[in-house]
Amino acid sequence: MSGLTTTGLTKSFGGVRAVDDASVEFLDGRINALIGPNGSGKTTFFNCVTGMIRPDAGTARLRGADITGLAPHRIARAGIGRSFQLCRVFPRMTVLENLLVAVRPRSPLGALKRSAQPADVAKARDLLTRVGIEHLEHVEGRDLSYGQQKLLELAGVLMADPDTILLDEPAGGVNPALIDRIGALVRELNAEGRTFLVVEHNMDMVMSLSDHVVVFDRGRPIAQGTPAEVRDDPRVLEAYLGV
Ligand SMILES: Nc1ncnc2c1ncn2[C@@H]1O[C@H](COP(=O)(O)OP(=O)(O)OP(=O)(O)O)[C@@H](O)[C@H]1O
Repeated sequence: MSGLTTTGLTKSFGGVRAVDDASVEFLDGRINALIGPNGSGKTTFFNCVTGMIRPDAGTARLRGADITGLAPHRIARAGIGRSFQLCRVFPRMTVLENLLVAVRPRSPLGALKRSAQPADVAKARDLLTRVGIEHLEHVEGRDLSYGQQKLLELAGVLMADPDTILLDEPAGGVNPALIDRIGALVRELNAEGRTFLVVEHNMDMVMSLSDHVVVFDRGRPIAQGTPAEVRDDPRVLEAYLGV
């Protein structure tokens, strides 16, 4: 079954067509990957389907429901959560506060501390345990390693209980042991029924983790299929190697 689909999605910046008439299908309940050379439009595509930027043309649908051009919080309410290429962790908030702010993004910190719901605090602690950083609950964001920030960001995404999770370069800048841990978490969460869409340059991770791969080149999907199908596709080699 298709989960997130786009038809003719297009977004230009000045003369650059960052996403160019992209019609793609990501499978519901599966781990999908979106790959492509630098500058091929992957992040812009993400930004279009999560409402961070409005596409110039085309539509995005989540299990058939049109989500094109909705504000980010409405897309989040429809069930899509996302992480960012460069982590979004508040440096002067503790790990726990970072998670509480994820559920009430508009509350000032003072109000947040006074009004934190016990259920939210319990959920935040469960998620910290789940991603393996429960011992860092009181540590400020700025004192975390980059890998720990990535785990915190993933816990933050999970606070909203999204059924579809978009991860932008989860392995980027992360050590190999942690890459394995993030991969295992993605698998576990997927086994519980969550759909993933992962933008990633680490091909080992993409090939071992994903069920379905979409390849972008210059803003357009040039191949879609299983990891093996995509790996053997001459258009993909050409895009990456310029041969
Ligand atoms: N806000 C912007 N203003 C102008 N040009 C932009 C903007 N965002 C992206 N671009 C351009 O759009 C194209 C696609 O960029 P995008 O970041 O979406 O690619 P990407 O595949 O995510 O790249 P990478 O793998 O390097 O993260 C590039 O040519 C980029 O320079």
